[in-house]
Amino acid sequence: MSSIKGPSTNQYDGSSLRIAIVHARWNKVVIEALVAGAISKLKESGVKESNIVVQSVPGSYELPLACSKVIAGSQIQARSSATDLLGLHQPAGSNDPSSTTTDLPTAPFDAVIAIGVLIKGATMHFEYICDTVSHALMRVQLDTGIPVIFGVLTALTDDQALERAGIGRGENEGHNHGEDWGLAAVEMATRCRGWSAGSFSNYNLLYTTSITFAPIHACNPVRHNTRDEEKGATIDVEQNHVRFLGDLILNLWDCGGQDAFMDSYLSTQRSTIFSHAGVMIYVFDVESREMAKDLEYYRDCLDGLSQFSKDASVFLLVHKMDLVREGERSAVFQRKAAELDKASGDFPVKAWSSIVNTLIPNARNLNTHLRIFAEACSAMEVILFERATFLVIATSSSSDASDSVVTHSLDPKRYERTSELIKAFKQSCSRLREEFHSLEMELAEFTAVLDEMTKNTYVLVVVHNPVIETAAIKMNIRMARKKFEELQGDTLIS
Ligand SMILES: Nc1c(NC[C@H](O)[C@H](O)[C@H](O)CO)[nH]c(=O)[nH]c1=O
Ligand SMILES: CC(=O)[C@@H](O)COP(=O)(O)O
Repeated sequence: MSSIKGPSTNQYDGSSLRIAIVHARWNKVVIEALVAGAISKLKESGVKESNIVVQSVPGSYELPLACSKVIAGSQIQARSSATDLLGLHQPAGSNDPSSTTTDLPTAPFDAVIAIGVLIKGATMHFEYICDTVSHALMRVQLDTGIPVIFGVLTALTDDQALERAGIGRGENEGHNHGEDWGLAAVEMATRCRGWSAGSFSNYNLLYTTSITFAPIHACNPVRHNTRDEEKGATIDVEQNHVRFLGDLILNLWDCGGQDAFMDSYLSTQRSTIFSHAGVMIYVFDVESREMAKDLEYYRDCLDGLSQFSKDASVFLLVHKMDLVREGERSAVFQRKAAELDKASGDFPVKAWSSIVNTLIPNARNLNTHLRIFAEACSAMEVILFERATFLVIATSSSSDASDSVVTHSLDPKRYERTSELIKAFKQSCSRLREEFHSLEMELAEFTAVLDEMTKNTYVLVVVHNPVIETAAIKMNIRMARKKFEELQGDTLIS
């Protein structure tokens, strides 16, 4: 009689995941089959070979500590080489540690599969290890918040173990449980990302990041491979991603500007691109001479969203505005905005400035608390930056209660400029192989301190009062950290 046992599997896209396998070396033949089974399913789910890291330990008893260290190590590694948006311009595979590639060479692990084979012997050894290891592995995943897949066989006989690795000696070869663990890892990694970002959508099929953006560069021709073209390949898409606030993933697809690429991309890749999208940022070139075609692609993308992600927000970015003569910019922009508004139909198109609020549900709350913090520090202004990208996520002068009298006289473009300056400085540090931690500036007009606020943010405090010491500002930041970790905890950090 066939068995009803076993998981029902959903399909998830593992292409943006980094996964570790930690295995024991006891009972080698069985271990090897299980590890191979897990790897095969990880790859089938789209996890790239370079994002599968395999480590071994002597026996199963060593698994929990090894998993815990591997998780922590990858998080430290990721933090010290945090990539930024500027890194997107680095060629994929560049050795520059600041480059962002889809291979996630230093991303933290999204899941760990612990594989061991315990076979009952003559003593109580087996019982103790089974019990301890299963409890400890559970503790590692609960303590770290990273899924640890329980790939430890606890078999009473050799045959039981062999059958569970799909290499049974009798009539029944059995089923390789390593395959199930590979799939479980991809599913749990994906779902945990989503849950951490407050996304509880019903993932029955496919695609998977917590928040997926799809900026389609309709009018941005990118290089394409002539040989592939000759062979009739129709897709030339550069995919990249950026981590934002730890758990949010910004997926970037830079599509070929040529119609053939675009057409094929919007048909064959449709469900992959538009499923589970939280936000679509569509980039229009203000200089484009083919507005009719651009709008056609844009409408096609809106259709894709209606089909696969009805609740997604759409943001439009009109770029290359700096190429328009200064006196004409406002009129050109208004014209473009009206055109795009018309093309957007029922989709509510939001202003760029509200992207942050869409991504970070408690951004408003952060603004309010930054305001309180600014008052406590007697600061002219306090700005909260996302750690990896240095994008501004909250400021003390952007709460609902209109800008304060003092700050509204400041340059409205200061956030953008500050962000660019810090990114440039951080890049210089990385070129010099120096880690960037904090920054202090003491000038005649003001003192500015940039320091870590939470594990995903940096804060900049600008004080005009010369009596206030830099050390006092730093102490205030230290004291505020716990509160800001709490404020972000609900939505930003797993
Ligand atoms: N008996 C099995 C072991 N025993 C070794 C322990 O796991 C451990 O390595 C040792 O006690 C040193 O700390 N390991 C297995 O993986 N499977 C067994 O059946
Ligand atoms: C160190 C061991 O693994 C050993 O003492 C276990 O013995 P058994 O598997 O016969 O209980």
